[in-house]
Amino acid sequence: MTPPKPKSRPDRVSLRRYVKLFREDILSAQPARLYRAWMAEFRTPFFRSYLVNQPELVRTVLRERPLDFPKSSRISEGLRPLLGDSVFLTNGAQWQRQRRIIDPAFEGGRLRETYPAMWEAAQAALARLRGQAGGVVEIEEHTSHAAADIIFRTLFSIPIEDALAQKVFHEFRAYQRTQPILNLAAFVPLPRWMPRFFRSDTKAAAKRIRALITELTERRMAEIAAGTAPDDLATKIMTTRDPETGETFSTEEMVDQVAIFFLAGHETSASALAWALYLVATHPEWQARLADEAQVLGDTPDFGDMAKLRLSRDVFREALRLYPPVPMMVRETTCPERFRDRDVPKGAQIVLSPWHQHRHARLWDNPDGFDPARWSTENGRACLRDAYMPFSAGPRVCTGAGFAMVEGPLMLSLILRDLKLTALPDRVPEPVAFLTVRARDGINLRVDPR
Ligand code: HEM
Repeated sequence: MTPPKPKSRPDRVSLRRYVKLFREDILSAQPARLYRAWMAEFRTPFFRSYLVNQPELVRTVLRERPLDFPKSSRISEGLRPLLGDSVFLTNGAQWQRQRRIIDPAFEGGRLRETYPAMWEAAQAALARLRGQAGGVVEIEEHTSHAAADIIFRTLFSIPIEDALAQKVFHEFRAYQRTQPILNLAAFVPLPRWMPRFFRSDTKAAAKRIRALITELTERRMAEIAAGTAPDDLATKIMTTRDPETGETFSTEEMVDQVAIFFLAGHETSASALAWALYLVATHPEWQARLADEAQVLGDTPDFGDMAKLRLSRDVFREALRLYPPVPMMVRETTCPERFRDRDVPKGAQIVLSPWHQHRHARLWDNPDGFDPARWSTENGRACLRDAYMPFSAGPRVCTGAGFAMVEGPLMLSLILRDLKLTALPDRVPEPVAFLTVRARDGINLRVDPR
């Protein structure tokens, strides 16, 4: 069974129709030729954008000259009310300083220390799912809950049942419901002076979330000062000094970072895990293999087990290929460029699309098929190196990539060890790009005890 793929639009459509399609869903607003093209130019009356699929060009933008291709201000604008000057939005020296302070918290050794908190959250998620066994379950709701719980426990040492954590979680959900329109507005090829579809409830939700996060951060600042703070990611980040200046983050700067950790760290992981669960539900042979492999997991957390969950990692990697939670990233040129013998003007938007690159017909064998065994083939290995970027690449690569590659395979294994998932033939999910790649009407699976 070929996993669901959104239908493409016809090659030529009017700008008016394009904007309408874009507002509905970024993925189906694109023509099918993007799955074969090395580069595509979109000319609009207001600006030009270039979707770049050729691995060498992607490498130039992300790895070789990232400072010449900063994050597009069109995207930042829409997210700033919530994320302020977070590392996700800043550029240049400010961004470099923020990464110097944040990166040590996500290094390999720290992941081992974070593992027991992930394990606890995974057990809680499993208990919630077990409670619904014997029926049909909307899986995305469960994976969102679980991923948020993991972030709260690893960052602030509180479970999602904590009253403040509950409030943040619910406000984020409200925010996300208003977000698709805002997010698409940032991509839509309209001039800057046109209204941005900002909804007043989006701004109000952002304000409420920031107030709650400020409370959490101030509380932690006080605990650090009193010497009573737990040794978690928040404490680590808030006490790390920039090796160049010796400064730590101010409370305001930390609030910006916490906002992006919640947003980037929970929506993305939730989306990836939900699609991974759907894929194994539709491929029972892989589900059985993962359930077998999961027998290595004991009753207590042992970070060493992660190295044994190879099949689970391959399946999760394949889910990230077929349904990259962040389907597209946008950069801006700061000087005129020449790409594939074409002049690209200063100020042009460069779209890097994990969605299209991961399914590129000229790069991948069986691009639309589900085949976790591909990672041990020659083509799979070459593509993993040159055409796979669910976490982006280069210096701006996702800070949480290692974290996500532990959390995802662990959750997948634990769930399949105890539960059996069955897809419903009449409820095939339709992928759409909201803030992340989600199923239009959720992912509904039958859950039974194994
Ligand atoms: C499956 C899970 C995840 C996926 C697919 C993912 C994907 C991405 C991608 C593609 C970017 C780059 C976006 C761009 O350049 O426009 C990014 C950036 C980022 N992610 Fe993740 N992410 C995941 C999980 C996490 C987690 C768990 C955290 C933190 C706990 C996190 C924190 C961040 C941060 C802080 C950035 C900004 C980095 C920068 O711009 O320097 N992500 N992520």
